[in-house]
Amino acid sequence: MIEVNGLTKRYGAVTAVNGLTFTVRPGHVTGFLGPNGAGKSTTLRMILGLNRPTSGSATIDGRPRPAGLRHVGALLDAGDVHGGRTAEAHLRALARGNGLPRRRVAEVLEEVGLAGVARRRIGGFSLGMRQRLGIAAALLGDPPVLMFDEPINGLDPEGVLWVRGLFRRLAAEGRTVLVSSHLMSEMENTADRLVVIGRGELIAEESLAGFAARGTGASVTVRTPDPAELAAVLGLEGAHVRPEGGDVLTVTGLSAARVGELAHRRRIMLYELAPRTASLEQAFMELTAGHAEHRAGDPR
Ligand SMILES: Nc1ncnc2c1ncn2[C@@H]1O[C@H](COP(=O)(O)OP(=O)(O)OP(=O)(O)O)[C@@H](O)[C@H]1O
Repeated sequence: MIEVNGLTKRYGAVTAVNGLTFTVRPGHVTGFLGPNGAGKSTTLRMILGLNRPTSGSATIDGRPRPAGLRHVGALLDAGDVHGGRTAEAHLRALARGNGLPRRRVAEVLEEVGLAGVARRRIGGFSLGMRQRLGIAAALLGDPPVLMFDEPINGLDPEGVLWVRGLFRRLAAEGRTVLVSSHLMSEMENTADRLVVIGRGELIAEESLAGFAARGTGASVTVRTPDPAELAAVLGLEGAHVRPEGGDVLTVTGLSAARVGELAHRRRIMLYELAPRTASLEQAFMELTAGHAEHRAGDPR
């Protein structure tokens, strides 16, 4: 379990993290969400004992810092590895330095799908491969607590599916899994609990379902070869229709069933009809709206 209590970090005039309090429980994938610059990486570094808080505290299973790779595994910055080494040599050095059995190296390389490139230099790895290697390093000590900073960046669609399955399995095994992202869409099918921050402050700490319920708009996504005609028909029924470009419309104010019924009646073909009952993205945008003015490069 990760417990963060009144955690604050200032860099001169910049307050990166401001009085954060939240708990990350075992047995769940907890998404750590916030717009760019919200303070996610700074918080993760403080939890890991790599940055010293200005005030407040963070503990993992009651300890002020991780007790080695057998206790906590983390992926922070996938680019932060020696490019001249092979994947295998990198993991072997980590295993040696942490008193872990050498066989774990082959096991984790297999687990993350890098067994075939174990003897290749990391310098030639794609970002997705580096992410997989960083995940392998986090898994090396078979730890009960795992933290991943933006692990989905750079993964291809197959990699995204794989990593989601991996996180869910790790949580199902009773581990504590904290995954940061600045994109709600990445968390939607990955996390079951959320900690949302903006400008260093806590915005929400709750289940995914609870968070979704805060958003205002249920909507229906529909694809049709006749978007203009369908939009006109739905508009007459009082729906709000937003063209998304191409053959896609987002409809609010009507149920998916009603959209399907009206299309059928007018003999308009549908390629896709998808109710978005819980608009997580919208809840996220609404809740972080006041906290997202800061963009990289802006003065604060
Ligand atoms: N070493 C540092 N010195 C000065 N300011 C810093 C330092 N590290 C972070 N900051 C500032 O603290 C704020 C939070 O940064 P942080 O990297 O934690 O955000 P983040 O949520 O991880 O963002 P991103 O999604 O862009 O990685 C930013 O305004 C950043 O510029």
